[in-house]
Amino acid sequence: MTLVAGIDSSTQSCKVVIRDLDTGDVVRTGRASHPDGTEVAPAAWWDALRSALAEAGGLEDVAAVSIGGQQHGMVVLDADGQVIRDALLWNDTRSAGAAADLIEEFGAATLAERTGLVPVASFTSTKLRWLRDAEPDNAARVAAVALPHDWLTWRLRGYGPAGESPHGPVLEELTTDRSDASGTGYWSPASGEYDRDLLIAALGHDAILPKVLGPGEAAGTGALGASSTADAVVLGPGAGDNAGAALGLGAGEGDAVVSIGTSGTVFAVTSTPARDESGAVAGFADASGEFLPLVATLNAARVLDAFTRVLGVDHDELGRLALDAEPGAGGAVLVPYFEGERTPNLPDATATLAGLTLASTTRENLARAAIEGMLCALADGLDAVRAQGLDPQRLLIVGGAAQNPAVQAIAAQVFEVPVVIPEPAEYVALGAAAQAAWALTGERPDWPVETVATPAQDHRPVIREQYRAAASAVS
Ligand SMILES: Nc1ncnc2c1ncn2[C@@H]1O[C@H](COP(=O)(O)OP(=O)(O)O)[C@@H](O)[C@H]1O
Ligand SMILES: O=C(CO)[C@@H](O)[C@H](O)COP(=O)(O)O
Repeated sequence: MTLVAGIDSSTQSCKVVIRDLDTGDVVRTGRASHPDGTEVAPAAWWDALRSALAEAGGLEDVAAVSIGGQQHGMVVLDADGQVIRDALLWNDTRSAGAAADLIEEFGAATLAERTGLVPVASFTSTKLRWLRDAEPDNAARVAAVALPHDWLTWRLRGYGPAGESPHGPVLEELTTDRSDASGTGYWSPASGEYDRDLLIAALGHDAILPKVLGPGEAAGTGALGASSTADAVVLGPGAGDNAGAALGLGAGEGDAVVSIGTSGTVFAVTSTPARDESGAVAGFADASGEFLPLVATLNAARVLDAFTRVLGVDHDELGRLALDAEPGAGGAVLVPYFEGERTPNLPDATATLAGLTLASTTRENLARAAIEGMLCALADGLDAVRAQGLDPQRLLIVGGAAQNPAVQAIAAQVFEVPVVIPEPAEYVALGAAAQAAWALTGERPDWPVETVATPAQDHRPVIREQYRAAASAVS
């Protein structure tokens, strides 16, 4: 049996799946947690990756591996391959002012035209501009800029600081892929080229950037640990996590995907690059050679985590409580901007619970308001994706919180597009495994994806109507 591995180095954890190349069946898995916070030492991802791989039985008998990862994180390296400072993650909002500065200098329309993106604090270019202004000594030392999956792929291929890696700090060996390059703010999905002037405008000087690999293109071979057999592992190009999920799901025309993890995202695979001057839709590239217009929110699964703590229940009970309340939660509305928000661009916002009366303030209504508020923000995202000319006929919902039956049922009340729940699985890691297979064989595999639920459409306009009113009052 030939085995291929996929890795998802996501915000909260690192997940590994090992699949049978012929059938796509998952034969082994592993997982390890990441530290909390929006600023993380990349070494923690490397440690988690090695733990998760060990839990999955290692790479000794694996022919190829590829790494999907959280997008946009700023990994800055000096000329010796040392990480200069902790990585700022996609959900770190300190670079909101830098985003505004870049828009003022270049104009939103020009940036959307050149990169597919209008800067918000999530994107790498804004983090580099923040570094230039807030930590000029660190900025001056930057010899190369990478993203989380780029850096991990480099480490897995045996590169890194001298003394900590077999091949040493060869910065020119850094690689990335189209999907992750498209989240930097200095790469053009339309031309497939870096925009060096924008990099220099952000960081203050030029730097080595990872070579952008195409779908199915190998990054090289792996050299994890001392094992000689591991040297034979082929490394796929890797991907941003949302593009990895699209690949793992086999999402195609007529599909939109909603992912409810730390971030909430709505995206679709399409043959035309998106350009949204309002900045709501990011015009990313995907991992199959197409494009991936995407809307992201900062507040998704952790909104529900917060309400489990407030109500003193687990996720199952939170869901039961929510389903015991009526649609609209008796008028209680959560606008869930706990971490600030990215879409809409309100980096300093906080969450608001509106519409409470003595009668509506029940545990059931609070649980439902949490789920409704989180989903309404994503429904606004779906509207923005549709405004780019896409017409999805079904909505595939994945990510940690998609496993909650109340999230599934309430999604069918919030979204006007029919909802489909694929079987619970780590789709980013599964997509990365598909990349590994593609790099190994030269062909994209066609592995099946099972559906476990298709909740009957039960659209309840009241939910979004009252959310719209509450959200417009706080923005
Ligand atoms: N049954 C559930 N109901 C609601 N949320 C859940 C459930 N199971 C897991 N989660 C939440 O999903 C999140 C993890 O999802 P995941 O997609 O792995 O996130 P990420 O990729 O951002 O690390 C956690 O916040 C976790 O508490
Ligand atoms: O910023 C984005 C997409 O633009 C996020 O989707 C990150 O890529 C993190 O994803 P998760 O770890 O929440 O899956």
